[in-house]
Amino acid sequence: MWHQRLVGLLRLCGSSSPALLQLPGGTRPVLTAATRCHHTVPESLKCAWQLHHDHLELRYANTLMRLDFVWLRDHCRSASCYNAKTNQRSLDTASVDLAIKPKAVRVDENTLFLTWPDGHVTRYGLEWLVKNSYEGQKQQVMHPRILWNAEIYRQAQVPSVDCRRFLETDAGLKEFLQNFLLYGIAFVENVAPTKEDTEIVAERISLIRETIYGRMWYFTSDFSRGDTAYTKLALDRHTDTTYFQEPCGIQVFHCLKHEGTGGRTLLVDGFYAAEQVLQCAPDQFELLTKVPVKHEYVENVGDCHNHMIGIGPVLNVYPWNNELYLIRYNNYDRAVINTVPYDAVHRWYAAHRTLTTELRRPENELWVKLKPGKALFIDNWRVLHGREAFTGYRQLCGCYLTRDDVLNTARLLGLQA
Ligand SMILES: C[N+](C)(C)CCCC[C@H](N)C(=O)O
Ligand SMILES: O=C(O)CCC(=O)C(=O)O
Ligand SMILES: [Fe+2]
Repeated sequence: MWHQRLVGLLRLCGSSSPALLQLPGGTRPVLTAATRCHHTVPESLKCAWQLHHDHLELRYANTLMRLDFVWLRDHCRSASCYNAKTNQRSLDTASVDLAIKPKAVRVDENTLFLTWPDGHVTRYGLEWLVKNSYEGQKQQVMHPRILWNAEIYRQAQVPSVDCRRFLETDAGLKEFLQNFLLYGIAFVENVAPTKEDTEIVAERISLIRETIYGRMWYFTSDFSRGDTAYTKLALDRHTDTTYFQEPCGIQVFHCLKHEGTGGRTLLVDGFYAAEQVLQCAPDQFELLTKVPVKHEYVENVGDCHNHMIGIGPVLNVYPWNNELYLIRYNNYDRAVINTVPYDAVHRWYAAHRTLTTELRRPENELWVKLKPGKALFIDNWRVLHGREAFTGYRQLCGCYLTRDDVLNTARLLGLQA
């Protein structure tokens, strides 16, 4: 039996026929007299619900939600179940009977009331349910993004933020972070060309992620470390620290000096390329999300001895909505593949080739020459970087940042992250 409730009634009916409520799974809508009378109320403001033997079905704001009874008990926001000061659950979920069922259900203007067998009452704001239910959540992406190739990025004319505005105003910081979240890259201009000033800029948005390369690193082509980055050679597009179980979230580059030729930085939006694969070869996209591959960093140069291993698929997607959130792509650091049998290996190579072809399309390449004063922030989970071979003395400084803390800063400024 469906129950309906019209919410937020301001006007009574005029004319014309009643708006029918579309119900799922062949359920027939039950139109009450009240419904008919209030048909001018927007569809989105109506609430209808139906109690099933193991869940509550609720329609509100164009969202049909199926809410499990244990879920409904578990998320109770009453004072005894939830501490609103700390935003933490106090209810012991394990004490909830898995066969629990509400003994009474009621809905008013904007609230759902559930009375449980022990008399406890749980209230849910209907808006809260839309925002927090699986069905409500599924309709929106976790992170709004603009996927780009070189043309799209140039056309967008994304501004760099001035260092002082970035450091001294929330508006400057917010603008920077908004661009960073949308495009996966962002620039700060007029930074004093020192390691110390670069550190101050980096710390404005996050905590520095110290690694085997140090906290703030600083490098030239002196091969002080056993890695191609520390040479003058070209580096094809890649993401860094693929050999960490969780690759570093953000990479900061600031070129402090270059007396010579070449050395331009290459940037490629990995999510744009992956999207092309998803469109043209969905099976290959899926394979790249499923097959775990190992990346490894083995170093034995001078006093540096390291052996790092990270295992994970090239494309990482959220299992509940298939949204891509991390690309792990570094052909230099990819280790022996021994996690899949031979036929799957071959299909994986084909899928990897398709992705590589997309990543290498010249129209997807954004080339920039990093100059002293211009700090570049790269989302290392999304945008690949590389560099052109160079001559002469070139000094680059930078650091990695923890991703959670960048997103934390963004959320505190009111951005969706
Ligand atoms: C950035 N910094 C020069 C410190 C380290 C370079 C790390 C290079 C490594 N092959 C990787 O891609 O992770
Ligand atoms: O030298 C560069 O521009 C970048 C080298 C690189 O890929 C890195 O340091 O991660
Ligand atoms: Fe790199």
